[in-house]
Amino acid sequence: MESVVENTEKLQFQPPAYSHVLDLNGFLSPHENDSALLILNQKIMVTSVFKKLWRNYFLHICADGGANRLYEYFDNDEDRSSYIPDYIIGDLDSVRDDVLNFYIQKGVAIIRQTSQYATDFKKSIQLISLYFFSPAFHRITRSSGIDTNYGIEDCHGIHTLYHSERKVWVDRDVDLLVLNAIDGRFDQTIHSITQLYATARTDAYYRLCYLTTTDLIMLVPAGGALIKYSKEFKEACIKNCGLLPVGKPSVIRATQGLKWDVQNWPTSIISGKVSSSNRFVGETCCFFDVEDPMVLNIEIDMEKLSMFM
Ligand SMILES: Nc1ncnc2c1ncn2[C@@H]1O[C@H](COP(=O)(O)OP(=O)(O)OP(=O)(O)O)[C@@H](O)[C@H]1O
Ligand SMILES: Cc1ncc(C[n+]2csc(CCO)c2C)c(N)n1
Repeated sequence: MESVVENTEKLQFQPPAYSHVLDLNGFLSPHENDSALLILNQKIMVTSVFKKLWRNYFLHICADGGANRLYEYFDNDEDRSSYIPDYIIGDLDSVRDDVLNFYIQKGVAIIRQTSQYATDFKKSIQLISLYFFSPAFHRITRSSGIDTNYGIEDCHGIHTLYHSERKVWVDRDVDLLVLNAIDGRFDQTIHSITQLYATARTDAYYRLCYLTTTDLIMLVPAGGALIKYSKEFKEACIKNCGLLPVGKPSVIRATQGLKWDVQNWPTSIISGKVSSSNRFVGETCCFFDVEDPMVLNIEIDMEKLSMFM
């Protein structure tokens, strides 16, 4: 039987032992070197959070016109020079020549991929996988320069290498935070949502999260997950949330730690029944058990975020 209960504002409970843990503080400050910050092509948030994120993440990538946005974030070359990405990748139809030249001078590897059958976002994700897991990628790119596109075939070389290398690599968890994936153009935004589902299917080693000026957005995997946060972080930074069946109609088997907890709750876009404008009342965690992967958005107070990084 489906049910909804309305909880008090603060709830303490013993969560079940869940293998999949999403640590909200961890998205802002990953502990390991296996972490990447990817900048897509929209304006970068003007807050101190950006510089802290840059410092906390190990690898820095710009997808095509994302490089313009990084360049434009600063108003002088001296500041710019402290925030140099490791790679710029894409069909290079959006990045400006002066921006490209600046970053070439700074030694950034610019990887041209002209394929019109993948977005620059997807090309970036494959590049990040190759960076972390493929010794062959490093051999090829090290022994070649910008004039030969670092030895990478310039239409879909990254795609081809990714598919051959992934058969042999041994993966490990990678924290991947993406800026500018949501808002802006609607087709791009929906594409970003498809990447949450696709990446969970094919590259499950990523802990993938989108940060916007209003939200953290991630995928809750089928079978469920424990969402962890510090009490202070929750009180200062977290507001509303939604558990959203964007991929397909599904059932939320159980939630624990929400203001409106549900059990055996059918949910779908087509029926109009979704849990939006809910909120976390679990003091340090909340858990979800879902039948299919579901998108979770958590409203954040951007102004206060930087105190926790
Ligand atoms: N208006 C937008 N809204 C949301 N995301 C965007 C928008 N523009 C670009 N992006 C994201 O930034 C990535 C890099 O953008 P790029 O500079 O290549 O622009 P584009 O040519 O419009 O994108 P693509 O070539 O990938 O279709 C895109 O793949 C997409 O994920
Ligand atoms: C069915 C279909 N729809 C759209 C595109 C176009 N497209 C998809 S990704 C991309 C790259 C943009 O840099 C472009 C142009 C296609 N190829 N196939």
